[in-house]
Amino acid sequence: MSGDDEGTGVEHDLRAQKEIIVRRGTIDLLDDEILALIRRRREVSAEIQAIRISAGGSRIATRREHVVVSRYTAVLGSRGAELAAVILRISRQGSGAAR
Ligand SMILES: O=C(O)C(=O)C[C@]1(C(=O)O)C=C[C@@H](O)C=C1
Repeated sequence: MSGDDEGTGVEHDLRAQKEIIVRRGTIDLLDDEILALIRRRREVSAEIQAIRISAGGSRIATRREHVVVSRYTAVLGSRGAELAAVILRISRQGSGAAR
């Protein structure tokens, strides 16, 4: 490229591809963090469930689940509710499942 030439379509395409690749690297790092957080959450959740079960309670705490879903919904709307439902399902599986 020279002067104020903005480049050919191919050059734009290459630049766009490079920018996408860099950002995909960032997304991969973010997904690594999200997955590590979900695993950690599942472990802590399993601890709570074990404590409750040994104290004679049940695995599920429905009112608490509503609080969790509400928090996700407040930030992300109805998709947040769906995400919370999936995360709760994963958390109920216990830390031994789906490693
Ligand atoms: O907070 C609790 O009491 C939990 O057991 C944790 C948790 C959760 O993963 O958020 C899991 C199961 C319950 O039904 C409610 C919430």
